[in-house]
Amino acid sequence: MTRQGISPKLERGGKAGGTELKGRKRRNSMATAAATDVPPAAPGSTKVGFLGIGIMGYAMASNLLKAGYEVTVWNRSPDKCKDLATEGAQVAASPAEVVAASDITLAMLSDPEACLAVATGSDGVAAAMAPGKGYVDVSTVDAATARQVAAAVRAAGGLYLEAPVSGSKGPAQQGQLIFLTGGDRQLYEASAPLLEVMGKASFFLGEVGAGANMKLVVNMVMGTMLASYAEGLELAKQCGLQQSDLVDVIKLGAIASPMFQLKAQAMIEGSYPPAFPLKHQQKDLRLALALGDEVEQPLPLAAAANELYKRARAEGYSDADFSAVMAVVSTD
Ligand SMILES: NC(=O)C1=CN([C@@H]2O[C@H](COP(=O)(O)OP(=O)(O)OC[C@H]3O[C@@H](n4cnc5c(N)ncnc54)[C@H](OP(=O)(O)O)[C@@H]3O)[C@@H](O)[C@H]2O)C=CC1
Ligand SMILES: O=CCCC(=O)O
Repeated sequence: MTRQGISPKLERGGKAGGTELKGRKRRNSMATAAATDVPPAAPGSTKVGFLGIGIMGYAMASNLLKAGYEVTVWNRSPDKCKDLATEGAQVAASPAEVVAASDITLAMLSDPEACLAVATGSDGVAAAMAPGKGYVDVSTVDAATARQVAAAVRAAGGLYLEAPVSGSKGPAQQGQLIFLTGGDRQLYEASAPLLEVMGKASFFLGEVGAGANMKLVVNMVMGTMLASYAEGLELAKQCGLQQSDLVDVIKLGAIASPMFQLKAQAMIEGSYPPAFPLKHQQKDLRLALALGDEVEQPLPLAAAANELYKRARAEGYSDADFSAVMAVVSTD
């Protein structure tokens, strides 16, 4: 995995570049390990847990199995674990059972409420957490939630890493995600081999909350730009232009974006099979707007985009792909 976008600021702030990470691993192997340290992940020795087998969790856990890791999974709706069981996963009855069976447990859950329930509920993560174990939460949540989960894990003696991802269903299937991490550096280093299986880049951004904030900023930009693209497609149509011509013009110019290319056909055809569910995009805009309030940053464009996604939810597009924002700007 390459580690991209290493600015001097990020390096100073603790960004783990490829060579820096290797050097650090060498230094760690010479130092005496602390009792709380999580051993570096390796297939054949590390037992991995995975909580939340939705669109993203399924693809990520499947890649860990393919890489030779022993993986124990749990999902609130147990049926979704069946395919992974066929691929070789063990299926547990609760998050606590997964953590008890695992050295490092990852979670890919829908929202702050789900993450708190799974981490702190009865039979939750904290109930089985112990020194020498780690919890890597890759869900998209706000910084306050990440800090609450971190506190519960650390109080039980475990290490915590937030690691929300940039990249959707396709990159998850292809092992091409980008991890935006913060928290316990030792766990970041120990889990680097797992992140390398699932992703193409990772950023260590500092304290818990930095990863959550980075992810919310990225998704705020993404949600706003797709809403703007939808308005452009609709305006083109209403003034008699071919929408496919607009797609081609944008593709060749300075505002070209892989996301526009990826979503154009669905938006023109009005069919939105879910890769990134619209309800999650709206959740991310809601959390980004709350972050804006917290730091007193006006976000008028994101606020307007959020209203479109809220309307799309109200009109029944929650579980459709977020490109279904097109449906509520369309005047037909
Ligand atoms: N899809 C994407 O492109 C991307 C998504 N993300 C983020 O990843 C996370 C997961 O996304 P995705 O896989 O698409 O979503 P899904 O809706 O497919 O999966 C959500 C998962 O959360 C579980 N869940 C929801 N509520 C609870 C609860 N109260 N207790 C326990 N488990 C719960 C669901 O369980 P059940 O099956 O029982 O409902 C399911 O396993 C979200 O935070 C999303 O914002 C990040 C990057 C890309
Ligand atoms: O949170 C979802 C991100 C989707 C993407 O980065 O393509």
